[in-house]
This record gives sequence, structure tokens and C-alpha cells, in this order.
Amino acid sequence: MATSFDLSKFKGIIPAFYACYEEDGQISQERTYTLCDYYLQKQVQGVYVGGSSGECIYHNIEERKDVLTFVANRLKGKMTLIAHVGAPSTRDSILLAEHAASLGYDALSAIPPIYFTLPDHAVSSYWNDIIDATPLPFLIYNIPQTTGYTLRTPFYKELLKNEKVIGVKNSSMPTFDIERFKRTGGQNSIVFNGPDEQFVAGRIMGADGGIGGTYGAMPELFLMADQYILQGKFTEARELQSDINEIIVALCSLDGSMYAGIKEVLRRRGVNIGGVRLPLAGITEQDTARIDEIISLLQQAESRFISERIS
Ligand SMILES: CC(=O)N[C@H](C=O)[C@@H](O)[C@H](O)[C@H](O)CO
Ligand SMILES: CC(=O)C(=O)O
Repeated sequence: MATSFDLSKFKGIIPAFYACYEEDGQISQERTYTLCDYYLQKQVQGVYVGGSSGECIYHNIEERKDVLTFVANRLKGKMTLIAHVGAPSTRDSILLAEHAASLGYDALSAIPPIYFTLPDHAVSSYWNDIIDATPLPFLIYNIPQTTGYTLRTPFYKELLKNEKVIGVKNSSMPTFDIERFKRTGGQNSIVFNGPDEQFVAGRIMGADGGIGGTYGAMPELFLMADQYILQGKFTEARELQSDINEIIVALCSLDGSMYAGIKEVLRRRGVNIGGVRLPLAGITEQDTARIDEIISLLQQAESRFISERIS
């Protein structure tokens, strides 16, 4: 079960990379570079490209390959790059996996098959077929609330028999699952916390780091929360998590999708990566005032927890 990959790069704060669009809704190379530069400047550990937050479900394969290419062009060798290659068919997932491997990504990851409910043996074949297609290590993506599929510990143990499986990004809500997955995989495996609302709890229960959809709106806050955990400052970590959660709850209360809200926050802070792709809803006129409030919540949390000034 022990993997021989160097796991030291799979930890810390790894934002889930957002889809970057032109004004007409096409994937934007230039804006993808803008977002890459932003993350480089924030000194995050890495990026998780083409997942839920990357709106992969609304992109065709060529668009997904383009996003993987643009990010690698800008960030290869500068931070950890994880490619999400989950797609409705095994065939398309393999095409994406091969593409990511040719670009030098550090790891692959995929959700389980969606739409049809498949038995574990078919899920296992799906993941293992992707894994077999390239030499890269693989991170399982467990996200029952969107896929309808729940990864169980005994099945996870089976999957770990493939030494290229290095761990799991766990987005189920119980932090108990994080503890179980970490215990099952042992020290020579990785667990990433999924739900940003309980990043601190996930870390305490054994997650090595987090991959999150809201990190991009507030990377400094998550980096600081991770620092607090590393320093054993649990009271500070909990208080910061609570401030973070006020921001996440506000982002999730917009008429527009959470991603549209995050992109508006980023735009107002000088990082314009466009809107969201339909059917995700864009922000509405009423959302404008709510976004003012979100910006002020961000500023309050930043001035409370981060010493250096953030624009
Ligand atoms: C269901 C879902 O998309 N979960 C993401 C990944 O785990 C999270 O990062 C959320 O975006 C975040 O926790 C906000 O709810
Ligand atoms: C949040 C996350 O991991 C994703 O967007 O895939």
C-alpha cells in the first residue's frame, strides 16, 4: 500500500482554479494567466485545475485541454499542479489524463463516474483505467453531494492497493471521514480537506492540507489558518475559520452562483477573470450591495488576522 511518490508537495493551501472567460464567454488565455500570476503572488502551495470550481462540467474536451495547457505554461515548476480529469466517459478522462501528463502535471485527480449509478467494480475500473494511462500519481475526489457517490473506507482501502493512488480529496461533510481515510492510508498517504467551511476541523482530524473552491477569494486567510494549525494555535484558527465562514455564507446567499460572486470580488480587487458559464447564474443588481458587504467582511478579517496590508 505504500506509495513511492514524493508526497511533500501535496499539502497546504491549494486553490481550486476558476474558469477564466473573455467577455463573450470563451475561455480566456490571457485571463487564465492573470489568475495564475495572482496565485503565484499569493504564494499558495499549488492549484487544482479543471475541477468543480473550474466549471469543468460545462467545458468540452478541447476547452479543458486548453485550460490545462495555459496553466502549465505559466505555472509549471513554480507550484504543485493537479489536473482534474474526471469526465462522463472513461475515454475522455484518459484523453485529458494523457494531455496533463504530457504537460508535466504533478498529479491527476477525478470524481467518480456521474449520472448513472455504477457499482464499485465499475467505479474502480474507471479510476484504474485513468491511472493506468499515465505514470502520474492519482488523488481520488470524493464529493458525494454533487456526484451522488459516496466513497466508503473499505473500498478506499482496496483502491490504495494501486500504488499510484496517493490519497483522497474529501469533500463529504463529516470530518470523521477525513480521520478514517487518513488512518486507512497511513502517513504515506494524503488527505485533502474539501469543505472550506470546516478547513480547520479537517486539518485537526488529519487532513494534510485543503483544496478549496473559495480559497481564491481569500487566499491570505486560508494560508493564515493553515499557519495557525501548524503552530498549534487552535483558538486563533477557530476564530479565523468563523470569520471565513461569514464570508462563505454571504457568498452562498447571492442570487448569482457562488463562483459569480467570487469572480466579482476578484474583479473589484483588480483580477478580472470574467463571469460564469450558463446555466450558472451571474450576479444580479441586488447582489451588488451584498458584494460590497462581502468585501467589507474580507477587509475586517484581513485586518484582524493578517498583519501586512492587502489591497
Ligand atoms: C461541494 C463543493 O463544491 N465543495 C468544494 C470542494 O470541496 C468546496 O471547496 C466548496 O466550494 C466550499 O466549501 C464552499 O461551499
Ligand atoms: C473545490 C474543488 O476542489 C473543486 O473545485 O474541484
